[in-house]
Amino acid sequence: MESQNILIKNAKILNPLGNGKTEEKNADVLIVEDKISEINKEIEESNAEKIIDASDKILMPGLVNTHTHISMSLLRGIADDLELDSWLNDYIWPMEAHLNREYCYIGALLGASEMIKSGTTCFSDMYFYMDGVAQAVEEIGMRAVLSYGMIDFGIKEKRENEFKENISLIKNHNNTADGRITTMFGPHSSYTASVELLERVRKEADRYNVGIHIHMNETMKEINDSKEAHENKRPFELLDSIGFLNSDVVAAHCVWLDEKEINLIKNNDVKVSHNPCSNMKLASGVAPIGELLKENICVSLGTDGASSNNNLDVFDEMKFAALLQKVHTLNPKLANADEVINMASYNGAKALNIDAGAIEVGKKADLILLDTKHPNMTPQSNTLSSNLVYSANGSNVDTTICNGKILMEGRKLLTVDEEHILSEAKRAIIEMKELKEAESE
Ligand SMILES: O=c1[nH]cnc2c1ncn2[C@@H]1O[C@H](CO)[C@@H](O)[C@H]1O
Ligand SMILES: [Zn+2]
Repeated sequence: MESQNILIKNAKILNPLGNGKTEEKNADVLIVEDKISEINKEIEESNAEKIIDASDKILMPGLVNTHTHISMSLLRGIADDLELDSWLNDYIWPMEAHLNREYCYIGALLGASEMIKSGTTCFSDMYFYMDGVAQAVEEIGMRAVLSYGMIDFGIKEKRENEFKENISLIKNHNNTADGRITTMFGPHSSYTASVELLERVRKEADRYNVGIHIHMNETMKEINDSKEAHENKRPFELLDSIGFLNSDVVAAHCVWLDEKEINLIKNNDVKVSHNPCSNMKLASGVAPIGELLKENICVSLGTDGASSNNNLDVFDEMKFAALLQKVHTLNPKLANADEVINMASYNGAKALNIDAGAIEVGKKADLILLDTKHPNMTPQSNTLSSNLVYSANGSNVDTTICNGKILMEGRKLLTVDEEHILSEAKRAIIEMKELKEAESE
């Protein structure tokens, strides 16, 4: 893709400030190469090769999805209305046994198309055949943090294989695609990974200087099982006892936490990825977001996979995040629109250690424009945050820019052939279902 300077004229800007607040302003924004280079009232048009008139548009940072399994977009709708344990064991894992690199590549293109079309510019993934996922990210132009989902169930040979996979992902893809792709270790959870695996992950993450992406405290069953297996230790206590916790850990879910665990998260600066849709759909529970925010813990948002959501629209996730806390605590002020905008942008970027998530000079140009000329965006609310969290949805996104390149304009994907991706995805899931049928015969 050619790099061209882009000038966004007359935008209404919503900028998250990182303290749970946002600011609104009207200005022009100039993008030079991969960065925001100027924000001013009137920027000369001669500075840019490409001019976008944003008179009827809202400009905000591209959304950051800090926990997903992108290729699970192929498994959308294959198993609904189940709790986590049965969902995984009886439906998802048997189907995932038939994945291969090609399917994960197609699934990643499908998921990435959906994310770009709903205003997400960066995601953190934990899955399999990550080389295929990396190829999809390279081609489509998003930003991503990739990890391999390591599961050993205490089996030594399996453990060796998991390290081989995750380390080869790091060696082949960390800091590639013009810096759009970085990597992490992805130990699946403390119930599927042994203490030996988790201890070694900590050492290797330090050695390779990458972060760690893990599922934590998702269900009550997980807490009870952990206490039974590990001398009454809850999952965060177990990880603390082996020196695992640090500011580079992104912990997905964090639904069932006691006071001691919240302190461990705070004292170790662990980053939380809140996944309200998945937690509601799998009937896992309600994360104590109010308590976490009170402690100034960095809370970001994730969709989880499309098989427990069932879409990858972070606008939906923002609305659910706000509403769930209100109905659960009977406090309408909790998780207000400004806080939720910060979670989905500024905090997400911070959790993933990327230099984006805000509209500031010098930040990466990961930006989206929403069209206000839609019935659901009319009239304008008192604040832009209110419009974006309570009224908008992903299909109001008109333009998506990542690393200074336009990936979607006027709702058309520019880097890939969307129709081809949709037909390939349909073919892939039919083939997988046939493979599964054949196996059970
Ligand atoms: O909410 C979840 N909790 C636990 N595991 C999950 C969830 N969503 C997806 N996976 C599973 O995690 C593995 C990838 O590392 C996959 O097996 C995926 O199905
Ligand atoms: Zn997950």
